[in-house]
Amino acid sequence: MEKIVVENLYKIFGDNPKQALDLLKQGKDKDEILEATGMSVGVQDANFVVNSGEIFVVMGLSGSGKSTLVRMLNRLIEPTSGKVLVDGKNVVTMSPDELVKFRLHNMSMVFQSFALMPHLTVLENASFGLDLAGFDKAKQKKRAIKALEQVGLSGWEDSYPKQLSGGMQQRVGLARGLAVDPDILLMDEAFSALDPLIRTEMQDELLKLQKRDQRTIVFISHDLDEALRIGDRIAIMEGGRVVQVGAPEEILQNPADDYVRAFFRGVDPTSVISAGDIVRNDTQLTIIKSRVGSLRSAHELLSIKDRDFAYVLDSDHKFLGLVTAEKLKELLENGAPDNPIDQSFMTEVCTVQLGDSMQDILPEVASRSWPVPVVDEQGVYKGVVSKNRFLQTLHRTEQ
Ligand SMILES: Nc1ncnc2c1ncn2[C@@H]1O[C@H](COP(=O)(O)OP(=O)(O)OP(=O)(O)O)[C@@H](O)[C@H]1O
Repeated sequence: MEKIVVENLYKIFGDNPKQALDLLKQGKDKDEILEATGMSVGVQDANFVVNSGEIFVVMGLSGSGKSTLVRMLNRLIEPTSGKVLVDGKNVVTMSPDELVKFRLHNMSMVFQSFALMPHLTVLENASFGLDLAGFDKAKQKKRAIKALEQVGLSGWEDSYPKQLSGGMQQRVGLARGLAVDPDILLMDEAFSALDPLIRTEMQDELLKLQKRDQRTIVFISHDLDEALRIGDRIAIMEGGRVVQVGAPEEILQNPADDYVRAFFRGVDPTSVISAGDIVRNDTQLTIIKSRVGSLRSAHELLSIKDRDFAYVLDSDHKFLGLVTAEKLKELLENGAPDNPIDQSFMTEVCTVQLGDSMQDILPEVASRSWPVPVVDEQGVYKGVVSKNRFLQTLHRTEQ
């Protein structure tokens, strides 16, 4: 479901944005405009959608427009033109009062610099936004304590920021964002100042919170590893433009241009692309146990389909195992009774999960002569990954 819809959004810094807009529309680029008018194009014609409950990462080199774009979502920076629709309501045309309410209740922002007040305790810092939002003291305390608990800082309520490590200070910053319980959290390079181990820890923390809360998070990062780790989808920016939006594996498999390709160079595609991304559902390969009946009819079915094997599923499509034509034939020739097919006629095969990476499934794909069956968390069959498909994907991402 669409949570934020950005349409034709522009930001020009300078006194006469209209002049710069006209030049942009005439096809002049950012540098030409800066030279001719002294005006700086921050964001140019951004169009994208952020879905409810996803972590949407905005990536790009320094100066590409990430901060400007994200600050226009809550109008910390006023857009020059365009629309930002949140749940269908245009943030750009909100009155000052509406905007204050919107920022306090619907869209919080967590900054890289933590922005903690040194003279306030951890609890007071965490309740800061609640105070502004007009919650009474008791409610503020209750919510802030809960938010601190969520980020693992119970027991530190009465400490002061300087008594905390950088990682813990960032947790307070995050708790402050969470305390107002917003549907949307904007995070501006929130973990960039942390050393790598703590940074990974905070990313895990965010993913854990996200699993439970399913907020909509827009996260600015210039770090590809971070984007791949936490992002459901990524927007790549270059020179004020959003040049591509997609799931990491989509971008990796189909980069829009050389800039995007260069960004992803060095990323091992097998760690990003999952079995679910390359699975193919081939019903020719499956038989439903209750429908096939006995050993003999299973054998006949395989002969008709001219197949050496089939995967057997129960009536809910849960994966049961593999039957081969050869084994069925051998059993029948040796006079086995024509019983309903059950586990004793099946060869056990390893399945892989939708979320397993190509790296994880490589040993199975390489060692099996049949395509590897893929199941979801409930064990329901979703299709197969064949050796060919695996190699084609590798080949495409290596170009
Ligand atoms: N207040 C401003 N006045 C003039 N130009 C600005 C202003 N803020 C940003 N810009 C320009 O807008 C462009 C985008 O800047 P922005 O800070 O959004 O990029 P960024 O991708 O967030 O960079 P970084 O990763 O370094 O934070 C840059 O060319 C920048 O110089």
